[in-house]
Amino acid sequence: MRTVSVNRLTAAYDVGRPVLQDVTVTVEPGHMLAVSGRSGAGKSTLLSTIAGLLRPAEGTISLDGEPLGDRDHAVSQGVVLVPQDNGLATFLTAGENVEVALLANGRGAAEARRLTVECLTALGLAGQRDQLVEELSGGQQQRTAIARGLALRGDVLLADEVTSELDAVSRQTVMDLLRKEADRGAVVVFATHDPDAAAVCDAELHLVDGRAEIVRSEPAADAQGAQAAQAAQAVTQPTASPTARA
Ligand SMILES: Nc1ncnc2c1ncn2[C@@H]1O[C@H](COP(=O)(O)OP(=O)(O)OP(=O)(O)O)[C@@H](O)[C@H]1O
Repeated sequence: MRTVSVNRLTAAYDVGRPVLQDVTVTVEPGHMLAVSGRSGAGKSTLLSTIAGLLRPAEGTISLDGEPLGDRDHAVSQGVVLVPQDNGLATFLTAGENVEVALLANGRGAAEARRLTVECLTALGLAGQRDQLVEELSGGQQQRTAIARGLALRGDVLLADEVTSELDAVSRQTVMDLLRKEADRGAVVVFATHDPDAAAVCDAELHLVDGRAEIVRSEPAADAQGAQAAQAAQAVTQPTASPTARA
């Protein structure tokens, strides 16, 4: 499992109009980083850039010090994205969406089937496996996308607003599953508007108009976290370029 480092990242869709500016953050294996901020602050852009969908205008993104390239490279390095719009093929069933992703990822047919059942069941979707995605509710579609992301067992899971359409019980289930991913050793980066969901992550990067302004590091009660918070403060104050070591 590997460390994700975002170093002085500036990202833009149009030349000269940056959407993210000078963002620095490090997330270590086994840790969850919440990316918070108002609508339009740049949360999805940060996740998309880590995923390799958008190339940095300035700065770098690396895994254990090795620069990440385009999306194909990021996929080959185990960077999994659950996009905000879920990215499911609506003309396939829930099960097929998960299974096809696993087969494309190089899993054998039997293992792909086993993981599909396991992950859909974990999300409470065992009964929806053979249902077309276009026939699922918004929350069921969102959970199918999460099941697909979890099934891929990546080193890095980028989860973009994946609880926005869920009721409280399903939201808790998803947060527990994201924590299990981290416990497995993955880096989890979770974009959210929900302060309660952000609070259960190990650290929080808060974006305001594309700049990382507030950083919460490990809980202060945790000695290691307190040290990390101090270190983050030491780095952020002189440069105004926040660094969270999650
Ligand atoms: N494909 C795109 N082309 C041009 N501009 C874009 C594109 N996607 C996003 N933007 C712009 O980048 C800025 C940040 O958008 P982004 O989607 O990253 O915000 P967000 O924090 O994820 O918002 P939300 O919480 O509403 O999903 C916004 O001003 C948005 O209009």
